[in-house]
Amino acid sequence: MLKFFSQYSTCDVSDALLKFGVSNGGFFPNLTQFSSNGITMAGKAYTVLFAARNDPNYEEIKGGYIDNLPEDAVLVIGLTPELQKLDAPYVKINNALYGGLMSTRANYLKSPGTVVFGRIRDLKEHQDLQRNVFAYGLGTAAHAPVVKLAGINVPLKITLDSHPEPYQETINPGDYIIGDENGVVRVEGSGDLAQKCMEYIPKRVAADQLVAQDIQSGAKCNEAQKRRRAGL
Ligand SMILES: O=C([O-])CC(=O)C(=O)O
Ligand code: NI
Repeated sequence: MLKFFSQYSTCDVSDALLKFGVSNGGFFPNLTQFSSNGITMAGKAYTVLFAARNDPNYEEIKGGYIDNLPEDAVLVIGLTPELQKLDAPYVKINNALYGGLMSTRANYLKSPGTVVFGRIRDLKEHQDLQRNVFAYGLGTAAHAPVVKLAGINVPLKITLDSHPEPYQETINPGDYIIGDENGVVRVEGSGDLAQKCMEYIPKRVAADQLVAQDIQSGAKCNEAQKRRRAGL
């Protein structure tokens, strides 16, 4: 499944999710691809939650999270909802949640990439490692004075603005996380969505390649799309 997704783009995945009723195409807005290995990132979410250091709802987890990162896992780091914002920069924590040493270890463990709903630092180190890293923004200060490790492999709630009203997405451990130059997309790990995507995407991509050929031969866009996507 992961090999399959890594052969396609996040747009191909969103096309499939739209077809199956996920109206935002699984897309997580506002993330920037700060570093890449040039290949579509695909893995199962291994989630990490940070909470405000003084948040009484969480005990600090000691010993870190990085050494247990599984080989097929995309590391997904988030903050508790109270530390998130609807508008840029999307978080109230200006310290960086993730840095170059974490990427060095994650690459060594063969994890395909990292998504941080917050700030990262050591930009050049991620780029030199050619690690796939997506984040809301950059920073310079380490996280420890302001946030504590509060959860590993727990659901992450991500607050997002949208018309007509804001909403919350929950990323569950084991969800499929796919990322490329367009951004980051999630396919739920429970249920049969991933399987349905696997069946639909190759057909849809083949059809769109024919649409492109038709257009290059002078066909009208709408008509070519209609003809080639018929039945899809
Ligand atoms: O020290 C930290 O908190 C994170 C960091 O810079 C690294 O992983 O390189
Ligand atoms: Ni560092």
